[in-house]
Amino acid sequence: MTSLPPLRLGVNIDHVATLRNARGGRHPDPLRGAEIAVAAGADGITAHLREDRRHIRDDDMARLKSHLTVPLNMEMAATPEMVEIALKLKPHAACLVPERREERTTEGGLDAAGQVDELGPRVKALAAGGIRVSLFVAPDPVQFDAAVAVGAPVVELHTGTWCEAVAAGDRILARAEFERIVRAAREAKARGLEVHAGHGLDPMTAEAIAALPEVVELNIGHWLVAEAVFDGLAGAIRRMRAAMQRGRAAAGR
Ligand SMILES: CC(=O)[C@@H](O)[C@H](O)COP(=O)(O)O
Ligand SMILES: NCC(=O)COP(=O)(O)O
Repeated sequence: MTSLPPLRLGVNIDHVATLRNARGGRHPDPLRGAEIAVAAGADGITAHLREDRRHIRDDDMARLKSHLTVPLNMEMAATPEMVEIALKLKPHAACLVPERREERTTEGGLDAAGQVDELGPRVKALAAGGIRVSLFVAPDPVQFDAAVAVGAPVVELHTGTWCEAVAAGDRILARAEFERIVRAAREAKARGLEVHAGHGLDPMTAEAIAALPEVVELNIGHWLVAEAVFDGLAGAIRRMRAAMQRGRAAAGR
């Protein structure tokens, strides 16, 4: 039995804020969601301060930073405005993600390879502020080379295409995309990068990706908040943690 590194769960609470904003009030409070998530086993909290503030807002980030007892991972566009906000907030980590106003959710990975010159100084500024920088990228080694070039120590593999193929029942595409992720995790680790994964994960896909020994953190939000409508957030997180543990155990055999 090989001992695998622990697999951390980062709970993304964006869509607690989506529900709150639906009526313009204060309920449900993303901070309360984060506290429940931590009590249920979340190793960290992820929150995406989008440029359009469609869900998480600046005040949410400030309250999370001042109250959380676990690391806060701020997802953000790689813009000067967001870098300035992050340097004032000082989250444990910042994950640089692509943003398009008209998108319903993140649609692809950050094209780090296409913007190394712009990204480099921004990654350096965040790191100088003591913030661990990750790049949310497609499972593509070209992006990992760019991560190394700009000095980002972590990549988060975008699992959305694979998860969408699984949900659509497209077995051929799902298999091809999962094999791409398997190869990518090895390639990223071989470059000395810490490997995370996220987007669209549910217990079944989380169990599968937990079996990849190179992956040390999963960031999961939408499924957890959606399931919380029926089963409560703590129950959803316990189910997710159990799935992750099953996947890790299978890999260790
Ligand atoms: C980067 C990523 O996959 C998500 O964490 C991101 O937050 C998705 O955007 P929404 O949360 O707005 O759907
Ligand atoms: N970076 C992925 C994340 O934080 C959550 O993505 P999702 O589970 O809401 O799709």
